[in-house]
Amino acid sequence: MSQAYYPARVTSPTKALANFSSFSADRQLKVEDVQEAYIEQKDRLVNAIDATQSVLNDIRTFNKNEWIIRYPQYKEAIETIAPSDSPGRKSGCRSLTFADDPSSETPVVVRKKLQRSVTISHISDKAEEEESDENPSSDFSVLRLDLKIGPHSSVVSLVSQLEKSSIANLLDDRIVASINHIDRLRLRVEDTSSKVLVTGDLNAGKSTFVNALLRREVMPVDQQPCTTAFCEVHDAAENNGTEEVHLISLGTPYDISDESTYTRASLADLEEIVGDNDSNDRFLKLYLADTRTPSESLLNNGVVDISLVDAPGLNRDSLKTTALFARQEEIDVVVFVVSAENHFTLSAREFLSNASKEKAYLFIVVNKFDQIKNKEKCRRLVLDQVKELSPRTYENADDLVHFVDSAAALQPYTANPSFDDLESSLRSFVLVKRSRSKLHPVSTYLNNLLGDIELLAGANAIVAESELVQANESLAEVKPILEKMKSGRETLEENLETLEEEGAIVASSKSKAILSAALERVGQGKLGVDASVSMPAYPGLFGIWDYARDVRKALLASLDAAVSLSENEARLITSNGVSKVKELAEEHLPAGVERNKRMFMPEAMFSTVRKASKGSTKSRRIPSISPGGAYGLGIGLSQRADMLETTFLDLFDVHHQFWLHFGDGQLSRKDDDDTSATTALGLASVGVGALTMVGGQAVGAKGLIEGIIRVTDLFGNETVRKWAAPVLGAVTIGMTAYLILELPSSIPKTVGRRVKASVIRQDKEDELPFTDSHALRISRETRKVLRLASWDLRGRFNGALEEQGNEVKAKEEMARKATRATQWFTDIGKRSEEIRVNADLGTDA
Ligand SMILES: Nc1nc2c(ncn2[C@@H]2O[C@H](COP(=O)(O)OP(=O)(O)OP(=O)(O)O)[C@@H](O)[C@H]2O)c(=O)[nH]1
Repeated sequence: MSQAYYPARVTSPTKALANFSSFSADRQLKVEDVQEAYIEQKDRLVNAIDATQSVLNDIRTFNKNEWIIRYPQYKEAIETIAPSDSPGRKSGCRSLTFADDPSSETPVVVRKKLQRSVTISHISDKAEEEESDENPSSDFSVLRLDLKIGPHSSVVSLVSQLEKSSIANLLDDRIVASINHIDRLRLRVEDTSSKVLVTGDLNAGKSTFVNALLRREVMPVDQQPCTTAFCEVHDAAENNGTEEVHLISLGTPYDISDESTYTRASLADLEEIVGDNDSNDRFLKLYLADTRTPSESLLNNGVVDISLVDAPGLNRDSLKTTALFARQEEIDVVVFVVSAENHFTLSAREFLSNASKEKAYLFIVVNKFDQIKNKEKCRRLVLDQVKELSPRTYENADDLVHFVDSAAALQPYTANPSFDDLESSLRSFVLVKRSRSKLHPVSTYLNNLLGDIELLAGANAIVAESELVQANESLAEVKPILEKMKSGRETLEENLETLEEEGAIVASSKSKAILSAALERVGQGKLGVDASVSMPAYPGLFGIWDYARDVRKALLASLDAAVSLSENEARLITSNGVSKVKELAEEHLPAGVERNKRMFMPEAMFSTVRKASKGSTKSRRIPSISPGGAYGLGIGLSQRADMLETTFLDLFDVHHQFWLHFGDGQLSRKDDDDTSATTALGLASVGVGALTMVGGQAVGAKGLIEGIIRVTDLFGNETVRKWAAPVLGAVTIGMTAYLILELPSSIPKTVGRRVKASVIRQDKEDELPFTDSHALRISRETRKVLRLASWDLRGRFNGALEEQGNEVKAKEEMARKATRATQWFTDIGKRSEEIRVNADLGTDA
């Protein structure tokens, strides 16, 4: 494990631990400064740990409740555009991508100064960018997600299958792991125990040296060289202030609160215990009360709980054990005591060359220096050996190699500046080493973690910003559409209602006009409309029966044609209406909303047979007035047997005849009724008609005269009988002749009047006449079609309105979230930077 050591001559506490080397010229030893610096750094780290944990917890909460945090990854660096005039300039341009969407890339500028930040790159940014010799930092170190599975699956292929939230969950797990790790780091930082192992050649004066450090003769000196017990010296404060010895058997885990793991002994018995041959397999814990002030005391220094371990002198037997002991992680510093008289023995060399592999810096005490005459020579020889055995220790020999007289240090009231210097150096070395062994890894971890947090925050702020831009762009597009729809809603509704209403009214009035006109014409014995129907030719007197039937049929068919005409008009009106609905759709529906693709088929109107079970009472009457319809589906008047029935009255309308000759010119509705009573003369006329024409057979004149005479026989008065016969005969013959001549024009009129009458007849109170019922039916059909078209448009409009409303809401929510996330991530970046500044991280990384 490589280490770095910075000499301990400092004047400024703030950078004391970090920059010792720059003050090496200052030989003023200020242990207090080192201690202060250590405490400061420790406190700063604890604060940084707490603040980082709080940031991590906030990220977790934010990730869970408000924003699915995206996991950024750098793609390979974009080739640096290095202008020839500024060689070595590194732009730090990278391409940022996201684990859940590896295909999209954002060019970013990565700056690594105190803070590792990412910002979206702009051309202008590049121009202003400051020169940096540092490589842009790579992506995550602590929060890195191992998204690769198997040797052949690429990150891209795997992550493209992972959803955003799955990656966010993975990240959350990683954050939790990091929070737990930080907890352990906190314990590590707050753990103040530190061990200093004192070892060296046999009889080099290790115990004397330890005693000198303690300023007490605690460790037995001048013991037989076979004493091999490890003596660990602690502050008695750790043992409730009691000075005593705890004897621990090797291999037994020691627990001060569990007496079964050790045996108590008195400090006075120490010499005896150490001298005991059985102590080889013992391990001793010594609790000593050090009454000196923290600035003087090594054990009770107020910073770390230093414990000294007096190891047995090195020989073949102990070498291995001591080397193992020295390798223990809890040993912060190894102090090697060598006798100035003997220099390094073989065992010492072996130990030192091994230990220097583990610990780059060793603290070397050249003891019994008072015994040396040629001190310079000795110093040179020893340093040469140190240079060979531990080069880095040699480089810092001023601080790490001390030539002292430990025995003299124990003499009261005797100045021993070289030992004082050693002591201060050792304390600083312990603290610096401790800082580097315990605090430095923590600050490195925190530094990396904060870097990851900043990358995460920076990248997510970029995402949030781009989502905000996207949301605002969408809103700028969608909002006006929504506003337009909202404001146009009423107009559309009014337009649609008017369209329906007007369509129905126009269809109704048109139908009424056509049908009334047709009916009027039929009433006059003319065809209702000029259509395909034509009047039959008059076949002559003997075919008048068939003629009357054909005329009736033709007139009825012309009425049917009039109905069809009205329907065609209604189709036209409806078509126009439907087109207008389409125009309204174009006007009011936003682009992208599907239009009604169904084609309106005007022919399909009026084509269904009315079912008696459907509709109102009036519609149930509809079969009686149903027109032929476009496909002849309805029962047209001309197809109805009851309408086609030709009666005798179709040939002669008695009332009408009399109206022509004797009437007052007034034609009451009642007169048109077939059921009206017939007068005697009428009957006579009918009788004559019947005599002459019933059965379609012409009766001879002789028969006619005979008939008249038989009629005159009915009169009782002889005189009357005499002249009545000729008068009656003349009248009858005249009338008959007249009737026969008039028949070709009178039959159509008669039939027409009767047809009109039957068509407009109201059998029941609530029944509508022909014209009205058709007009009602046609306008209803028109309204129905228009309403269907309107409903469709309304449905689409309302659907689109809701959709646009939801879209606007969603985008507003997105914008709100993105704004908050941008701010939040920016704040996280700032908090992280603050933690770094406060903890002085990133400067000694
Ligand atoms: N003159 C002089 N004598 C010393 C010094 N340090 C130790 N001694 C003497 O050296 C002898 C050995 O000292 P110890 O402290 O027992 O040596 P040690 O290294 O602990 O011995 P082991 O544990 O048996 O290896 C004692 O007689 C000490 O008085 C010193 O700095 N100067």
